[in-house]
Amino acid sequence: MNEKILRISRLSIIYGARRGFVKAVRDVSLDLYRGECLALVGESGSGKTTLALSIVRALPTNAKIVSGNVYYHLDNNKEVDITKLTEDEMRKIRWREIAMVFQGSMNAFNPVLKIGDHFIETAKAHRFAMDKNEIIEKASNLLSLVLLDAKRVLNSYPHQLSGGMKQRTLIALSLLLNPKIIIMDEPTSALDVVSQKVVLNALSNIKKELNLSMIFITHDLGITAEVADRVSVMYAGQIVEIGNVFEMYYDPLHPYTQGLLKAIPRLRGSVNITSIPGSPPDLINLPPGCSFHPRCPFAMDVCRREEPPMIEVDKNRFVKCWLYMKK
Ligand SMILES: Nc1ncnc2c1ncn2[C@@H]1O[C@H](COP(=O)(O)OP(=O)(O)OP(=O)(O)O)[C@@H](O)[C@H]1O
Repeated sequence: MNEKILRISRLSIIYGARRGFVKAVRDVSLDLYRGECLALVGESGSGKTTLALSIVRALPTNAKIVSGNVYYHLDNNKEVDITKLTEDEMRKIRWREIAMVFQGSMNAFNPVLKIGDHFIETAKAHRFAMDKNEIIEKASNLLSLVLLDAKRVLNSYPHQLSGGMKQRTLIALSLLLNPKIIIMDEPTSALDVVSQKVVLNALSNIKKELNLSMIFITHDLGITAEVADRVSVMYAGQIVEIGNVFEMYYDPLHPYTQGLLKAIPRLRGSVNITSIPGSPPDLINLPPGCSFHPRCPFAMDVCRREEPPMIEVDKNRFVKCWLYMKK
């Protein structure tokens, strides 16, 4: 799992707003390897969706990439910088190379079209060279892969499916054009616990069968343990910690990650659910130093003054926190 398929390098994105510029993504560098599932975790407003939208170049019109690059590694060993592609060139990447299941898109199904027609329309819209029968056969395979009764679902209207079934159908639909990367923004957040579990099982299945690379966005660190290989934690537009899922779970380094873990409700044992006191900073007027210092139980003088660098504490283990700076 050493070949990089996506390389985000020092990316910064702002939104123009009435009060000023919202610094939604700040100097983010992040790699995605072939075949891995990377979870992007953080509270609401930490910049996860903005970062993901920049990868498929679907940012709102008031957003601006102020610096940095997003390199995508094509199969022919060439790298393209997504931030520099024309809209025509980008059309060949979106869906075919990188697909995204947007937050809340469960409600975007056309209510008068059966699910089978959604697959056919999607293939047509992207001029996918397959006839109707081939599309339906492919759709059936994908729907089975996400643990759905393909025949029944293809003949159903969207309103006949539960939330969890719709979410899995969307995931299957996003795979229709054989993308190499699939980005899922909060795919389980609107679902009950049982449906969440089935969606996670479906994702594990896809990962096993298709050897895709995945970016899984969630605010719930607990969920990542089920599917992710690596976890990157975002806070106030920055990545503050990256590591493999077990390290993050059993030995979180950043005080923010430690707080996120404490906020996970446990089924057994203590019912004392502690969350992180305070709230994330205003991304228009950021505090000096480390953005987390106003909420950090370990804040030192240096944290209030200077922003910490990203420190490599071990191989592939990074944390942006002064506590880990070797003297
Ligand atoms: N179109 C927009 N115009 C102005 N500000 C925006 C816009 N979209 C997002 N923002 C702001 O950018 C910041 C990052 O938002 P983003 O949606 O990327 O975070 P997130 O971590 O994905 O949160 P959530 O889980 O709630 O979607 C937030 O402060 C948000 O208010």
